Amino acid sequence: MDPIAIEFDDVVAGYGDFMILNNLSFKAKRGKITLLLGPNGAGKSTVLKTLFGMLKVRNGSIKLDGQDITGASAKSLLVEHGVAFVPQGRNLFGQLSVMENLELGGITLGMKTCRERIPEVLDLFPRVKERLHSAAASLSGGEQKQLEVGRALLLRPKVILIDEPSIGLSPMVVADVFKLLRKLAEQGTTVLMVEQNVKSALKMADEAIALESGRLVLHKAADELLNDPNIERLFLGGAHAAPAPAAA
Ligand SMILES: Nc1ncnc2c1ncn2[C@@H]1O[C@H](COP(=O)(O)OP(=O)(O)OP(=O)(O)O)[C@@H](O)[C@H]1O
Repeated sequence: MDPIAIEFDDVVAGYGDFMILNNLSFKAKRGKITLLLGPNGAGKSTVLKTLFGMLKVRNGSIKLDGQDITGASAKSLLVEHGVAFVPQGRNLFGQLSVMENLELGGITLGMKTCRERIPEVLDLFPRVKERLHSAAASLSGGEQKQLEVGRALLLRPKVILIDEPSIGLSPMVVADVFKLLRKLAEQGTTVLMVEQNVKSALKMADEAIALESGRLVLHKAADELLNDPNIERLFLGGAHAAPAPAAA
């Protein structure tokens, strides 16, 4: 079987008349964690939104497991193609309980299957499990992010698109979320992730893709990039910082 799960070929997409992805081409392997890097505004989140059918593809194509999914709706991607999207920020129904949020996440499965799967998801997140009947908004930031990931996992997705899961989380919770993504990848799930926490993310990812102005500028093995002496300059603020003043 071809190891490529996701393929962008010459993709152009954006908002209104303003194109953000400019003939972007890349491939992400099945069962691997691919990290999307690049400066603010490079188009990383836009890649996830375009793949998930939230933005119109103006040119080029997107394939999933070799099948053309260009123009497919978010609903069809979720239900028919097994793609789950965990966007940036908080995306729960805060006033509803943890259980109700899970039930809503699994609504397309039918209540019976959904209820059968909820315990297996909760086993991954013991802290969330203890708060099953509390309002989602009363959970800590980390627990809420775990619940969002859990809600996505109910559908047993083939592909998870995850946008900056570490925002607002303590290093320990970030480590837990990363460990979980690693475990999912080892079980065959393809993970495409945007993450600003570059060094920790590279330690757990398999491959790294970097964008600049919606174009691919680098595609490397994550460990190779982690050991690249230019990483500080490229991805940790140096490349876009103002140049040092010339010596007098
Ligand atoms: N809904 C929108 N309408 C118009 N422009 C948008 C919208 N969302 C994002 N943009 C613009 O598209 C560009 C790329 O945004 P995107 O969120 O993909 O970047 P990013 O690489 O994920 O950045 P960051 O690291 O800051 O999250 C930015 O210039 C942004 O202002």
